Formats: sequence, structure tokens, C-alpha cells
Amino acid sequence: MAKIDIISGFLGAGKTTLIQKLLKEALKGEKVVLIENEFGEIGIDGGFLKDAGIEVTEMNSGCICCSLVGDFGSALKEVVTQYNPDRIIIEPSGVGKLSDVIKAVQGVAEDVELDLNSFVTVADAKKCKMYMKNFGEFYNNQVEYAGSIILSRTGDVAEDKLNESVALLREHNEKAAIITTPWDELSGEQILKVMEDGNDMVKELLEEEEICPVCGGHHDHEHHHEHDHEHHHHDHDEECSCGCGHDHDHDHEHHHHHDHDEECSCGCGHDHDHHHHHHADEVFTSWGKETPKKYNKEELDTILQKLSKDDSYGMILRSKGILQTEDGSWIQFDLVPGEYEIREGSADYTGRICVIGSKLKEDELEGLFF
Ligand SMILES: Nc1nc2c(ncn2[C@@H]2O[C@H](COP(=O)(O)OP(=O)(O)OP(=O)(O)O)[C@@H](O)[C@H]2O)c(=O)[nH]1
Repeated sequence: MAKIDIISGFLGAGKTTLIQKLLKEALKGEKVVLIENEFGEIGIDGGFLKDAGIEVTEMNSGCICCSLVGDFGSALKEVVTQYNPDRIIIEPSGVGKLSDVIKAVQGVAEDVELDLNSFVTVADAKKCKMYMKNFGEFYNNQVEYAGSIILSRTGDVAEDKLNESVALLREHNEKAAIITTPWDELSGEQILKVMEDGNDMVKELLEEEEICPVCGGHHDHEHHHEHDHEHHHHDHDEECSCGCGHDHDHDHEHHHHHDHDEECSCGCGHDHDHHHHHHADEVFTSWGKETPKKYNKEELDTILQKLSKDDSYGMILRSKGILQTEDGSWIQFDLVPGEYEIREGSADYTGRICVIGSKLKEDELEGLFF
């Protein structure tokens, strides 16, 4: 029976880096298929895994959420029947809700035998607070549903910042093991063990609670099938996963009452009677270009510096690309808020740039790169 590992995490958290480490250090003898779901028009990852003989199924048409559950389900079924792998690693898009992905996998598990092995969330140790504040609806969902949380970049972060991040994550997940040791000090096997030990919790979660098909929350809906938020029953004392920012008290019979005369506090302008969660594409947008243009390294450095710090292009959350340089070599770049990396790469069929963010200003981006 194929084991399913879901490796979620916000844009640029380090999911692909973690998967590479696991494949190299812990899963060598196994037949593994990776299902990647990138948000953005142009898929940039994938190549290196294909080169390593790993089967990669990419889904770039949108994120695995309500609207794509069917497509995702058929892709997953096809992978099982076609390859009969030991393990399927699912890398949802950085803006996917983990509960949506779990729900989709559960749906497939009704038809095909699957072992729901681990639900993991990778989180950038430096940016938990910022992401929770700005994109809590998506970010907190990934934290809440994780069996284990693997912090990235812990080697570059001050201890008090790391402690603060762990405390914030704990507010949203009481039980998950949280890896705080830098990855290069751990073996892939050590990490895999923590991921799989979270397994018992995953089983518990699946047995005891059903994932709400409307909001994706894991509350007890036995007596509350009406999703009008009149009496929305949460059985945990965390913030509401809809991102409304309301705290739930410790009373397990707490009745969640939104004042529906008001607009959603997130500013989306939706009346929550009819729509009480957001799709990723309502909040995040992507801009992508394919180009034969040759860049020089200094020029690219200036561009990325602006993109990582300046807010004149919208709120930039992630950018990556592969471009040819003036001397004929190829470079790849990776950018998350406040930091970026440029490295040598191998030739590709053409140059590609992808930017993901919120309220992107496409004309300004065009002007920056071209
Ligand atoms: N210093 C440091 N950099 C890291 C770490 N993890 C990831 N990175 C870097 O962060 C960038 C993003 O990492 P990815 O593994 O591509 O992140 P991802 O979550 O797959 O990103 P998406 O493609 O947006 O889903 C890359 O430049 C990585 O090299 C870490 O623990 N330490």
C-alpha cells in the first residue's frame, strides 16, 4: 500500500529543499512519486528530480483546493495504478490549505488503498509572525493540521526570534513535534522519523474528527451541518481558521457568532453569509514570463534587491527563475521576502521568471525585468 506524505508549507518555506534531502538521505531504496502543485503560471521546480529518476507529476493549473479536488483525485489515483509506488510525496502549493489537501486524499482513500503516513508543514523560522498576521487564513491552516512542523532557516535566526516563532506555532497546534535544529545537523532519517511519529496524531485526527467540507475546519459537525455561522461549533480554543481573527474561548460548546451585517474584516468585501473562506487565487496572484533576454549578474542582483525589499511592485512573497547571462552561462534565482539567492544552473529551453504575491503590480514588474 502506498504511503502518502503531504509536505505543506507557505511560499518559499523550504518544501522542495526538504524533499530533496529526504530523497537523498532517507528514501534511496524506495519507489517514490512526487506530486507537485505549484501556484503560478510557470513551473520552475521538478527538473532536478526528474534527472534523479524520480517520477514527478506536476499540477500547475491552480491549487489543490475545493475547485481542483476532482482533478487532484484522478491524478493521485492514476499515480497509484500506473506506478504502484512505495510512497507518494505530495507537495501542495505554498498557498494551499492543508485541510483541503487532506480532504482530497481522504476522498481518494475511499476508492484506492492508501496509507496516510504523514502531514508535515515546513515553516520559515524567521517569518511565522509576519505570515500569520498577513495571511493567517492560509498559513494557520497549514500549522493547525500538521502532524509535525519542520522549521527552516533556524541556523540563521536569533534565539529569541526562534522562541517567539515556536510559541506562535504552539498557539495553533498544541501537539505537533516541532523541529528546531538546523537541517544540516540532522540526517534525513532523523527527520523522517519525526514526521512518521506524528503519524499517531494523524490517525487520531482522522478517526475523531471529520474535516469540514465547507470551511476545511476540523470541528465536530455532528449537530451543526448548517454553515451559516449562526452556531458554528469549534472544538478547539484556537483562533478561527477562517481568518476572522476571533479568539475562541475554552468552552468546548462555544458558539461562534459573526455579525453578518459587517463585511469580512479581511477587507475582501465578501458578505460571509454566502462565502466564508477565500480561495488562494482571490488573495494571491502570480506573474510569469518566458524570455530569451540575457542578463548580467550585477543587473539581476539589483533587480532582486529591489524585488525583495521595495513594496512598489505589490507585496512580493516569492520569486524564482532561470535566466541566461551575457556570457552564455545560466543562473537560477530564488527569492522570499527580505532575501534572495543567485546560483549557477544548467541550460534550459528558454529563460523563465515567476513572481507570486498579493496585489502584484504587473506593469511595474514588467518595467523592472525588461
Ligand atoms: N539558509 C537556508 N535557506 C533555505 C533553507 N530552506 C530553504 N532555503 C532556501 O529558500 C529558498 C526556497 O526553498 P524551496 O525549498 O524552494 O522552498 P519551497 O517551499 O519549495 O518553495 P515554493 O516553490 O514557493 O513552494 C531556496 O533558495 C532555498 O535554498 C534553510 O533551512 N536555510
